[in-house]
Amino acid sequence: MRYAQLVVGPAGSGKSTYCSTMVKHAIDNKRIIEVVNLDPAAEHFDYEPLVDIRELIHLDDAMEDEELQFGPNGGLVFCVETLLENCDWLEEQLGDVDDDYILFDCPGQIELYTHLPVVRQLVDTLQKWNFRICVVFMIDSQFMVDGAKFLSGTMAALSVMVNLELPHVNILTKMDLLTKTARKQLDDYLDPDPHILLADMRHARSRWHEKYAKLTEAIGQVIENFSLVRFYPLNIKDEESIDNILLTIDNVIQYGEDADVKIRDFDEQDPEDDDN
Ligand SMILES: Nc1nc2c(ncn2[C@@H]2O[C@H](COP(=O)(O)OP(=O)(O)OP(=O)(O)O)[C@@H](O)[C@H]2O)c(=O)[nH]1
Ligand SMILES: [Mg+2]
Repeated sequence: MRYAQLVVGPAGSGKSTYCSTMVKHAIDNKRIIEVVNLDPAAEHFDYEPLVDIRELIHLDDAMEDEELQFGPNGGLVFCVETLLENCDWLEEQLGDVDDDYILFDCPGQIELYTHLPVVRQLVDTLQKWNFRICVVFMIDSQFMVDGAKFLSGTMAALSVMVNLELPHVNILTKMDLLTKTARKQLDDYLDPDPHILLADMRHARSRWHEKYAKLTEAIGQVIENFSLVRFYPLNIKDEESIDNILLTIDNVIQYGEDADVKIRDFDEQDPEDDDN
C-alpha cells in the first residue's frame, strides 16, 4: 500500500505552507513525508519536491504558445491534462516504494476540484498505483468568521467532497492570525450545528437575509443532512496542533495500521526464539 494526501483549496489558503510544515514535522518525528508539486505556476515553496510538474510543463508554456493562447485559468487546466497524458512520466518520477507517504500540493484553482474532471482522473490513476488517498481541503480561517462566509466555505468543501468522492478532511488554516474575538466566534461554528449558524445570520437582520431566509434555511438543511462537513483548526506554530491533524489524516487512510500488524505478528511468533 502507498499513502497520499491530495492537498487542495482556494488560492492562497495555505496549501504549500501546510506541505512544508508537514515535511518538517515528519523529520522531527523520524518519519518520511515527500511532496509532489502539481502547481505549474508555482513560484515559491519551502520544500524540496520529490516530483515537480514544472519539469514537465510550466504554465507559461501553455500561455505563450501561439496556437493554444490560453489565459491563466485555461492554461492551468491544460497543464493538468498534459500531466494526465504523461502518466508514465509521473509514475517513473514517483518511483515504486512500498508504504511511501506523499503530499500532492495542488494548484489553487477551485474549479479543478468542484466540477472539472481532471483531478478526479488523476485520483483514479493514483489509486491504480496503489495509493490510498485522503483529500485535504484547506480554507483560510479568516474567511470563516462570519455566518455567511462560513456557509459559503462549507458549501465549497461539500462540492469538493461530492465531486472527488474520497475520504476527506477539512482544515482551517492560519489560526495563528485570528484575534481572540474571531477565534471565539469560530469555536461556536466548529461544533457542526448549522442551527447556531443560521440563528446567527437571522440575527444580522439585513434586508438580504430577510428576503432569502428560506434559501439560507434550505442550505443549512443540506449541510445538516450531509453531516459530514467538519473542520479541523490548524495552527502551524503549535506542534500539537500539527500532530493532531496528521494523526487524524493517518487514521483516515489507515496509515500505520498495517505496520502495527507486522510488529504484532513478529512479537507473537515464537517468544523462545529471543533466547537464541
Ligand atoms: N501566519 C500564517 N501565514 C500563513 C499560514 N499558511 C500560509 N500562510 C501565508 O499565506 C500565504 C499563502 O500561503 P501558501 O502556502 O503559498 O498558499 P497556497 O494555498 O499554496 O497558495 P497558491 O498555491 O497560490 O494557491 C503565504 O504568504 C504564507 O506565508 C499560516 O498558517 N499562518
Ligand atoms: Mg501553493
